Amino acid sequence: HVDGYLYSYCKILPTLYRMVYSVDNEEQTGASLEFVVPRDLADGFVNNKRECYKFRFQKVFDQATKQEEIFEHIAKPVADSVLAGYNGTIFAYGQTGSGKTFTITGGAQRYNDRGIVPRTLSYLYERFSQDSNMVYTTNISYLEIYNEVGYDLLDSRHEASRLEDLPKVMIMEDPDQNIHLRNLSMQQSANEEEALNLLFLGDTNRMIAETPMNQASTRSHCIFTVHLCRREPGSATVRRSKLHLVDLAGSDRVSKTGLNGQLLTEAKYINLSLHYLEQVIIALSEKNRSHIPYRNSTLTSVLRDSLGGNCMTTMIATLAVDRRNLDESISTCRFAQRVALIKNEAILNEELDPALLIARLKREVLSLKEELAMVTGEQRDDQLTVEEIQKLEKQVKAFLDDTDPDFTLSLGPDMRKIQYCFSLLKVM
Ligand SMILES: Nc1ncnc2c1ncn2[C@@H]1O[C@H](COP(=O)(O)OP(=O)(O)OP(=O)(O)O)[C@@H](O)[C@H]1O
Repeated sequence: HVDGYLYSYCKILPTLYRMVYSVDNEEQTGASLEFVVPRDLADGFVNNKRECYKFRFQKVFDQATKQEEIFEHIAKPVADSVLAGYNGTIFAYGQTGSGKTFTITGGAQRYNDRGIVPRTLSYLYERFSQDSNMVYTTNISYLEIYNEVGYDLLDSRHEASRLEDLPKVMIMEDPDQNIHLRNLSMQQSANEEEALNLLFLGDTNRMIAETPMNQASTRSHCIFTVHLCRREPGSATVRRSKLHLVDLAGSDRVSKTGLNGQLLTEAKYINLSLHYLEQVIIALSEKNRSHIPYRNSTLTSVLRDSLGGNCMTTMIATLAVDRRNLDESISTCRFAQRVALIKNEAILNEELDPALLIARLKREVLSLKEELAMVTGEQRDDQLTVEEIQKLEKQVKAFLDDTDPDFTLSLGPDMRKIQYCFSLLKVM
């Protein structure tokens, strides 16, 4: 991300089927994944009579890759930059069943199968405890987008039995074109256990709300977000960063088998919002394009910063590379290549918090007052007392009445008294 470009990685689903690819992770410019299309499939399948398709990635994670490795390579560097105050996004893109949820959330069967979200949470809290010079606060939100409507997955008020039972999230845009998500709850989590409980609550809502009719897991996008706030005790500057961990809907196209001479890139997405996501990605990867159509869908509105904005963004292309899925795998790789052409500009999100600044100044005033009381030997309020005012009025009158030019008005080192006498003189 040093050069600002989005990173794209590739992860291949374990399978027992015969495979049609080769991986080279040793190339100087990163890694490559090559598909060799069998002759019997080439005709009318991937159409333009090519037999070899080669794609470049930062790294290709082959079938035997452990979840631990994925975390170390992909998520840890993003988590580190989020800790430093930059925004980060990791999104998984691939056809249905290619391992997106497994990669982002993990498998439920074994502890070692836990995915990027729980591992990242655990890593973040470990780092907080090692850094006692800073105060960290974390809030978590979990959004599901289905059919262009956002739902709050962290709703614990009532048991959801359908997706429609969850609170609907509205997208609002302020005059500075910042996106605000109304109705999306932000839950503070003080430790790893609380954060994992929120993940569990969200995943439970995600599962319960799914029916064979809506097939939500395949057709919806889920965005787990960690909102991090970091500040030094006593300082008024805060760094606020966001980490989006995104499990996208299945990228499957309308036609799975034989496109009969039709160009593969023309195959339509089943999921319309992925079509809009692709349009945004195409627009961003073209030089000199000024209008980027973020507003076309809820997904692209929510991820606007992650795509060509203030964010370090990483894509994981998940592939199920058996013969049957060759066309889907190739289109996933094509999408990843486009994503890798996008440049982001991540900036350090540091700001002065007015509330913290006021609190700090109040403390300063208090300690100065104490210091003054020690030096002058008297306690002072902001206002003069009635007795003090009466005494000053007498003093001023005596000063004016006295004809001796050497007579002085002696008030001591007290600005309040000096100011008050001046105002009396002005009135007179
Ligand atoms: N690396 C892996 N090792 C073992 N099993 C895996 C691996 N990756 C995925 N699986 C299994 O493959 C199946 C499909 O994976 P997963 O549900 O993650 O796919 P998906 O891309 O999220 O699908 P959908 O689009 O339908 O949500 C699951 O049963 C999952 O447990």
